[in-house]
Amino acid sequence: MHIPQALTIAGSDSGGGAGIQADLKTFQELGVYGMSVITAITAQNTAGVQGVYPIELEGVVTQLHSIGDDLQPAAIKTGMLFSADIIHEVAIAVRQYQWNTLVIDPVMVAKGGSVLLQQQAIQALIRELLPLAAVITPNVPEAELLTGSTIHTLKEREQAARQLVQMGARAAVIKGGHDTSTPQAMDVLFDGKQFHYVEYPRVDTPHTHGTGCTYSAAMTAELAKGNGLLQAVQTAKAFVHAAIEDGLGIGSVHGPTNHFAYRQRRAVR
Ligand SMILES: Nc1ncnc2c1ncn2[C@@H]1O[C@H](COP(=O)(O)OP(=O)(O)O)[C@@H](O)[C@H]1O
Ligand SMILES: Cc1ncc(COP(=O)(O)OP(=O)(O)O)c(N)n1
Repeated sequence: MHIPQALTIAGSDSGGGAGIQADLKTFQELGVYGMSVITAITAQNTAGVQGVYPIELEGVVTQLHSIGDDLQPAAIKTGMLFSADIIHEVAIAVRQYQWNTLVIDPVMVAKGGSVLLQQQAIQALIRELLPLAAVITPNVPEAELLTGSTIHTLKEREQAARQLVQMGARAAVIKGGHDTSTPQAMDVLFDGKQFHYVEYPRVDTPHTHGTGCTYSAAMTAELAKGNGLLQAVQTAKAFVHAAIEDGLGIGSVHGPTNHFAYRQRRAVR
């Protein structure tokens, strides 16, 4: 039996809603064997981030080699990378092990405002990692920082997606979670040739901690199974929408999404 395998290179969220924890739960829910390289430990809960503790560079490099020398993830995602040094080492490993199906979630700032990527690392992300991406999945503020443009309209989101492809990514998804002016949470995918629009109704809830991680992890899992990009984005969107809609009500502030929801809904059909 062939077991699809995926790797996440990201930070740990002690609260379990985002980061490595969200990624591994999502992989498992979608029937994919998950592996991890941890870049940083965060002390975090539904109220915010209480501390950020990057892993020593040697520890990150050794984890990358432990995976690359033995295991064969069919798709890889990056989340919180924290520093230019870590980005540099991840880019080396991606090239060395030919991790060609690379999903970059350019995590920069947590919803509460805590910095998860140092300011000076943004250029390293653009220069070293973005050109290796099968797809990059910024939210609007992240897309603005990556492209240097302000984004208000749909046209500007399309332009930003196109620009990210011109900068070297093979495809880009600009997420619409932050645009509360519309009743639809619409994401724009530019696959290098054409635009696709993937949307579900916006859910009125404060419990959206980890949505970006969960979405990009679901995309990675679907790509690891051999699905095409559009199908992977569509399934990821359905997964994250179910996870938001069937929120767990855990914690006192911005709770995690429900990683069981997509599977449970399919089981009762
Ligand atoms: N309140 C919401 N209702 C429905 N979908 C949402 C909501 N918030 C975010 N999403 C969706 O969740 C996914 C992750 O987006 P987003 O929350 O913008 O990412 P990030 O966590 O990186 O800021 C996207 O598909 C987005 O459209
Ligand atoms: C360890 C860690 N990684 C990433 C994030 C950001 O997750 P995201 O999905 O963007 O959700 P919010 O932080 O915006 O709720 C994180 N918080 N922690």
